[in-house]
Amino acid sequence: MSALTLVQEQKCFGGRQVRYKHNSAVLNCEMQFSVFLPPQAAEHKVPALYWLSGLTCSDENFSVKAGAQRVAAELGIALIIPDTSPRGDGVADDPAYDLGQGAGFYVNATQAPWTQHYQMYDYILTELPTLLEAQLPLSDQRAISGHSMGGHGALVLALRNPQRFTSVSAFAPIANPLNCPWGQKAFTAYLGDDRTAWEEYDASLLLAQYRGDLPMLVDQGDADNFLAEQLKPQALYTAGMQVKANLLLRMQPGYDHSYYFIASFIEEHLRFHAGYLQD
Ligand SMILES: N[C@@H](CCC(=O)N[C@@H](CSC=O)C(=O)NCC(=O)O)C(=O)O
Repeated sequence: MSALTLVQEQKCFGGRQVRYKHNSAVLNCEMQFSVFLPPQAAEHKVPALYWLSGLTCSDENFSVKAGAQRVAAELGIALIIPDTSPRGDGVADDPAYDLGQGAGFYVNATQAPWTQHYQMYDYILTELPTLLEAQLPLSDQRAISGHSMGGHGALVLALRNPQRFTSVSAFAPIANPLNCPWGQKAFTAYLGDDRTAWEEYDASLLLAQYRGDLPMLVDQGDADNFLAEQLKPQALYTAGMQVKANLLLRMQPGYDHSYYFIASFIEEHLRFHAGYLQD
């Protein structure tokens, strides 16, 4: 198991906002991530909310813009904020913002030149929790959330592994990537032309097959520029209705795709997850 190297630390709402780097065996490169440890973590192990960010983001966007730390400190929940792809000079990339570094889509790539590093599904599901629960004061209670590409990642990871997460939420997720330009471009590159391989990573298709009661909360702004072409929450809603899923999908009037939207509702998402996470 790789060691965590401290990069940066600030005191925040009585807790610690910390940035670490480590060598990822799964991603085959050095990675950075951020963690907020609430004040309670100085006394005992605390549950964690994994936050998956969207296209172009690193671990910094959510840490700096969402304003999640105050309520996480009150609730005694750690925030785990990974990067959105493998990184580095030796890591395959693409000049476009929606492929390559900053755009890992939380899948395990099967196609060259991406296979060697782009294994974000396994990194988030297994490597990072194993590492963090061994080296930080974290319990094995986990919830997951994310935005846009990260909302897609959170829903897919939770629906495929409901035993690993107590609850899932998302802000403006890419809800049906098989049927939108962002998803089709990324999945063609990372997974190849066979669309059956894509189905494992489509939240709407996965929800249509899901028969459990995992608590799910999704917020979507109706003034989001990406809503009609890229996000397609209707597909998720229809699937949820078909299987009577434990899904609350809220359209939020006037909100766009930005971190101002996330900052407006992150407190409600944290309190939602706190209702399922045990100390
Ligand atoms: N063309 C834009 C697109 C990038 C963008 O909007 N990224 C969003 C996530 S979109 C879906 O995954 C984001 O979170 N941006 C970071 C932020 O801090 O707002 C561009 O290149 O900027």
